[in-house]
Amino acid sequence: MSTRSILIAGNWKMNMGPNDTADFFEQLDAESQKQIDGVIAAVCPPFVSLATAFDSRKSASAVKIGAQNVHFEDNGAFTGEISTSMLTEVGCDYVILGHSERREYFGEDDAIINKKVKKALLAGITPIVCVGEVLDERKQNRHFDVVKTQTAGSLEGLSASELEKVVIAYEPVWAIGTGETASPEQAQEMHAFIRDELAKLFGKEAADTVLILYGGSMKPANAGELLQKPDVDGGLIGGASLKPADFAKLVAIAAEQK
Ligand SMILES: O=C(CO)COP(=O)(O)O
Repeated sequence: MSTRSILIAGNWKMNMGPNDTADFFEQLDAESQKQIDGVIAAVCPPFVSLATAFDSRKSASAVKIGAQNVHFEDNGAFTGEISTSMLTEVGCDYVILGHSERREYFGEDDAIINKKVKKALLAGITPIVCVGEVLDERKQNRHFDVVKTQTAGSLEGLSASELEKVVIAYEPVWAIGTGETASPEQAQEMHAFIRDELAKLFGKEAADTVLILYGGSMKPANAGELLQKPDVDGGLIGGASLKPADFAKLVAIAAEQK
């Protein structure tokens, strides 16, 4: 068993306004919000719900809060964007970067994601950097090449000590929101590959500390077998993270692994 923590992070995507966010924390039992050794729980609401998330956490809640995106400039004429200093001002611990939905619908490429990663690190926010192939790329057996390019491109220019502050999420696009999950073996194979690539780029010591999450239709019914794999250090969870009971179950399943 590795000494790495397990991170259970909810990506709420464009769901959960302030009222739903307050209800989520109201319904999430205090037990699930307690600090569990070796397990980190986090949710990433939309920007407008971040303040409510901080206000609605139970006192002494260990649930961390993150954002789903950030801009790479400090401030200025970038209509509709949010800066890292704004995220630190509200208290964000994490920011999801390079999600496949941002790559596909908002034209984000590895160079843009790389700038955002560097900016988040400067601000002391942990970036959760997403990589993953689409179905055609897997069918053509190009999934390792695609993930290798995304990983190297998103993390270019980082030092080994900066890498240690990064979380990677492997999210095969064909498994996102489809109900089809990568098998534990497919996830482990890709996670081990990513860790090997990180070792080549940044050294084994740094690579061994990096949390590599799996994302794509993860839910209480399949989380246990995925989290048992040695290089699967947690999950980035969409749909199942919207329900307090399922989120609580995922955290409890993570706790069983420790
Ligand atoms: O995209 C995801 C998390 O970032 C996964 O979403 P689902 O868990 O809904 O498949």
